[in-house]
Formats: sequence, structure tokens, C-alpha cells
Amino acid sequence: MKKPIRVAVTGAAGQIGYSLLFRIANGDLFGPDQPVALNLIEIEPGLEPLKGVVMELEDCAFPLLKDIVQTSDLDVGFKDVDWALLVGSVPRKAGMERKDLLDINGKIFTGQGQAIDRNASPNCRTLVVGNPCNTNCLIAMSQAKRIPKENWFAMTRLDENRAKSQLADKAGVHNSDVTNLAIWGNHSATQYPDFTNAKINGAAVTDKIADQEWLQGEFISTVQQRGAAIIKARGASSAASAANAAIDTVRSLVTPTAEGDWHSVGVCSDGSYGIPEGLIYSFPIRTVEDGKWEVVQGLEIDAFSKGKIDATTAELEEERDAVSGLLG
Ligand SMILES: NC(=O)c1ccc[n+]([C@@H]2O[C@H](COP(=O)([O-])OP(=O)(O)OC[C@H]3O[C@@H](n4cnc5c(N)ncnc54)[C@H](O)[C@@H]3O)[C@@H](O)[C@H]2O)c1
Ligand SMILES: O=C(O)C[C@H](O)C(=O)O
Repeated sequence: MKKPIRVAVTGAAGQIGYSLLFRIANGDLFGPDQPVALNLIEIEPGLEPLKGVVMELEDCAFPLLKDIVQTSDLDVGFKDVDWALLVGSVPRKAGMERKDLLDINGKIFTGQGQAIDRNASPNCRTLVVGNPCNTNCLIAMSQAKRIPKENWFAMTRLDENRAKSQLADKAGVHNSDVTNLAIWGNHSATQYPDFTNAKINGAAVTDKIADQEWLQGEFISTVQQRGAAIIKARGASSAASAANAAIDTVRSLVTPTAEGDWHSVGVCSDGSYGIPEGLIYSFPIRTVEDGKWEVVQGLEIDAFSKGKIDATTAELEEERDAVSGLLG
């Protein structure tokens, strides 16, 4: 019998947690032959609702779920974990930008980074979902010097999935026909969903969608503003689609990427494409094997793309400077 993979989830009693936990317990991250254990972390007021979520997990009788820990103690919560999914934090309300949450949420990630450093398995991988996720990931990573920098990720997969759906809808194809869609930069209104290198059924998107004005305008702004549009319509931020994107991200990081394709996730920049080293930046990423990934090199960045990439880089530099007091 395989040893369970231990996954910590913060904010486990929240909206995203409610969609995420059941899918992890069902085997959606690591497949049908891999047992899992869940370390569920909440702040004190979240522990009572968390009890109810755990009762429901028990009532599912998931064959792969071998252990559940419920705690508000970070040292208990991150003990020996192989993956940490940092969701717990405050979502924005209508009218806010995600970076307006830095003051409220940023400090959560100093303590969590330190607790991961003290307790997690030496090769623990962390995916930050809580917003603003790139800079929160930077904060946590900076506090956890024992854990390799390659093991820190911020979620931009929801943006990739959104962009693929928009392109598929415009071209009248299925979303699975859209590949090679990179999100560059920040999970924010400056992110750049790169249609210039994306493909539809193997052909350039620009060969399939002739409307350049739409690609350069409405397409990009729809993806950039999709989170805000959902908050406006639902009265709460995206949850099931965010949980789904977290599952997609982890699966894409533990499974070799299909030949010629790539996926989007924020990683610690190594200077590729002139992006300042050390920023948590979304790039086109190829997973070589479980635990080994690389930034796709040599993509053509035209003048239009360069302008967009520069804008999101500048925003991430501003965010980094704003949290300098939280960096270890
Ligand atoms: N990166 C993305 O694509 C993406 C997508 C959707 C949402 N988000 C972000 O995810 C976060 C969570 O969203 P949600 O809808 O689940 O919010 P929510 O308010 O429903 O749940 C958040 C949970 O986190 C808990 N929490 C707060 N501080 C905590 C801490 N210090 N430690 C542990 N738990 C803590 C709360 O008690 C709550 O149960 C928000 O910041 C939201 O903006 C990111
Ligand atoms: O937009 C938000 O604040 C939530 C999330 O980041 C999203 O993209 O849906």
C-alpha cells in the first residue's frame, strides 16, 4: 500500500475549501491509486464550521482518504506535509483590486512561510491561492529558506482556463482545442493572456480568429476582469472554478506536460525573458517530470506583448516594494 501524500489546506472551511477538499479526497490530485491525508488549517472562528466539513468528508467514505487533521496551530497543520495549498485569507469585495488585500492578507503569509519552514517535508511544494497570490507567495517563500525556491507556486491557472474558454467560444471550437495559452505576470488586472503564442487545433490563434481588435482589446480585458465580473454577479468571489484551477495546477506540476504544450503558473523568476529574478511571475511552464519544471524558452514576444509584459512586471515590482517589511 502506497504511503499517503499529506496535503495541507488553509482556509479549509471557506468557499474554495468546500469545493477543493472533496476533490482532493476523491483522488483528483494524484490519481486513483494514491492515498491522501488532509491537514485542514483554519483560524479559531473557522474551527466549528470546519468540524461540519469534516463530518461531510467522513460521510463520503472516500477510499483514498487515510487521515484528517483539523487545527488552528500552524506547527501541527504543516507537520510533514508534502503539499501546502494556501487558500485561507480574505477575498476582495466589489470595487476592490486584489492588491488592496495586501495590507490585510500579506501578514498571514509570513507566519505560514515560517511554519512551513519549521515543519513541512523538506521537499514540500506550496501553491498560494489567497490574494494577491503572487506577492503572498513571495512573502511565504522568503520566510522559508529551507525549502527550495523551485517549490513555490502562485495560481494563475484560473486565468489560463478562462482565456481558453473565451478563445474557444469566439472561434466556435471546444476549449480543449485551445493549447499553448500562457498567462504572463500577475494574477491581477495587469495579467497578460498571450494569444500571440496560443494555438487552436495546432494553428496560430490569429489564423483562426481574424478579429485583431477583439484579441487585443475585449479578449484581454474580459480575462483580466473575470474575477470582478463573478464577484458582481454572484456577490462572492469565484470558488468552484478556483478550486478546479488549483487541482489543475497541482496535476500539471506532477504530470509531464504534453509534447509541445505548456501551462501557466506563477514561479520564482530566474530572469527568463528579462523578468527580474526573484519575482513570483506567471510564465509558460513545462513539467518535465513530477518535481521538475522549466520555463519554456524562445517564444517570440512582439512589441504588443512586450508592452503588456512590462506593465504586469512593473505592478509586481511595486507590490514587492510595498511588502518589503514582510520579506525574510
Ligand atoms: N488565485 C486565484 O485564482 C483565486 C481565485 C479565487 C479566490 N482566490 C482567493 O482565495 C482566497 C479565499 O477565497 P474564499 O472564497 O475561499 O474565501 P472565504 O472567505 O470563503 O474563505 C476563507 C477562509 O480562510 C479562513 N482564513 C482566514 N485567515 C486565515 C488564516 N490566517 N489561516 C487559515 N485560515 C484563514 C477563513 O476563516 C475562511 O474560512 C481569497 O483571498 C480569494 O481572493 C484566489
Ligand atoms: O477576483 C477575485 O478577487 C477572486 C479571484 O482572484 C478570481 O480571479 O476569481
